[in-house]
Amino acid sequence: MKLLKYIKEYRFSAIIGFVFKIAEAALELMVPLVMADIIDIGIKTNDKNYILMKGLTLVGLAIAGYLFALVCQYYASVTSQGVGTKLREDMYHQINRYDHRNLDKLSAPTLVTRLVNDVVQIQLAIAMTIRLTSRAPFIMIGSLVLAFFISGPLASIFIIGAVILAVIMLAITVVSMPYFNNIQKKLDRISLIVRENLNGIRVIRAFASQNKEINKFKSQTKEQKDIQVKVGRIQALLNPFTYLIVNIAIVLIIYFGGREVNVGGLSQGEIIALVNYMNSILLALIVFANVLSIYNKAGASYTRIFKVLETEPKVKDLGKIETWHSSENCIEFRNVNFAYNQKNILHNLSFIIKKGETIGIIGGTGAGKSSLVNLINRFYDTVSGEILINDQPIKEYDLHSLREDIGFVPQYASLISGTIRENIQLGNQQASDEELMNALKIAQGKELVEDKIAGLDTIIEQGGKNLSGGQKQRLTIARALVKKPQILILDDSSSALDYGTDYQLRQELKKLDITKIIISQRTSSIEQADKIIVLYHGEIVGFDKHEQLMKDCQIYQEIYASQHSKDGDSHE
Ligand SMILES: Nc1ncnc2c1ncn2[C@@H]1O[C@H](COP(=O)(O)OP(=O)(O)OP(=O)(O)O)[C@@H](O)[C@H]1O
Repeated sequence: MKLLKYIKEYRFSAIIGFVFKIAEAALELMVPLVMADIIDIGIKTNDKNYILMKGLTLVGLAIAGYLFALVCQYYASVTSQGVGTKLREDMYHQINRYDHRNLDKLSAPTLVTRLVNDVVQIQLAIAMTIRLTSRAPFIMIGSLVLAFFISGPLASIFIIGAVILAVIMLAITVVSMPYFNNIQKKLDRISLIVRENLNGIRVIRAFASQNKEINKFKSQTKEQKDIQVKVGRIQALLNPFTYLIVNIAIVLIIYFGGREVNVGGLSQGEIIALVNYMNSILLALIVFANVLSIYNKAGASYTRIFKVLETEPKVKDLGKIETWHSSENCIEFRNVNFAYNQKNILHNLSFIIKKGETIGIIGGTGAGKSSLVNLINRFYDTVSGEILINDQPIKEYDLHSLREDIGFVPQYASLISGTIRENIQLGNQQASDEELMNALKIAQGKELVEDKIAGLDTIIEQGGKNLSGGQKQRLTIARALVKKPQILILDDSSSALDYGTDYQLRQELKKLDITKIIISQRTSSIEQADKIIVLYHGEIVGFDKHEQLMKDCQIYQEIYASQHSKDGDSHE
């Protein structure tokens, strides 16, 4: 079992917990014997001292049992929490290795549920195994053995009862198992809905669709509740069945035991001890039944957790090239094809971007612009063909150093909660204030800091919600620039800037002696580029300067015409 690797690290605490639990159970098994002595000797002979002494023994057993239980509880927590923490660390580490294809499959909501909820189920199962599962079989077997010592024929009633109970428990477990898997899946779905709703709460309000969303949420939670109720009903059968069978067994013990007492085969104390052992078996079985339902849930969680741990990124880090040696050809695409889920998106792309050039990429929505630049960072790998950077295949680059030298500004500006400084320093932890301000100046975001009393320490709320779309974009551009990358990729990342600011940004970027790729929906943003790639349904239909494209690329002409009025207003 894969979990053993994790438990091994905490084997000492697990063993200590286990041993103390068994010791506590052993003390518990002695209680009926002491009780039998009190009845058969103390009460029979009216020996008050004997009764007092045995009474004190019972108190001693209870105190020792309590202390043992405390030690067990402590080490059970150390083990379960430790294993849970290690599992979470490994999952988190693995998720950070995921490429975008993995993230498309295992999306954020399911990862969050697995990381939080599923790990809790495993922790619970481990703690219960140490605290309860070790005790239950020990108590059951111990009670059976001691019952045999008292009376072999009566003890056989125990065995028949235990076998019937075991069959019932097994049947209930098998029936309820599939439901637990379903419950976790429903939880994923609910968490996805909540996440989508909270992220888009403003849009939902703007379109007055709260009621529709509330109903969607209600229907999902109702489905989850219905499964919970179903499985709850099945599991609820367990306790009445257990009590019924154990009580029938007790009636039989008293009936046949009573006859034995009458003929002098057994004492009254021994009968009471037998009933007590039967009760101990009952309690142990109830605990066992509850633990079984925890195991059922943990089984489903186990599969989901190891799915996260065993999902391997397809983008492999060969890590051969760690330092960049710039060459004339900065980026080269050779017959590149790319697909999402077998659906071809980019078709046979071939082009060369020279060192220091500024390349614009334009095309309709869904043409494949973002997909193209995502290949340069190796967020995804090509299906066929090859991409080279500085004449070396990108697959040979160490992933970290490849991404270190590429400043990437994604289409959707995403910021973390913290200060402006922390956000920009994500690009370069060592960047000085002067470097941060310089990056902000180029990104047209200097006033974002200068206008604020706290300056670079101005707080950015979660997701940058206290900033406008344009302000967020400027910060993400500064974050990419502070890396001092050799290649800068802007994926439609000035779309929220007004034309004036966009123009100023381009003027500043022009001064940088690095290779730049600028995706934009606006021709005005890329007109000045050294070359422009025109993408149409994943194919390159033009790769030239603006002036040339205006002459011989029909798609480009159409895009240009759609953005410029007849009197030649170019918004600049
Ligand atoms: N993660 C993904 N999984 C599956 N399909 C995707 C994924 N990302 C994009 N696509 C699909 O690939 C195609 C190209 O998308 P891409 O985002 O590259 O286009 P784009 O030109 O950048 O569009 P836009 O200008 O709207 O940002 C689209 O049809 C899109 O639906």
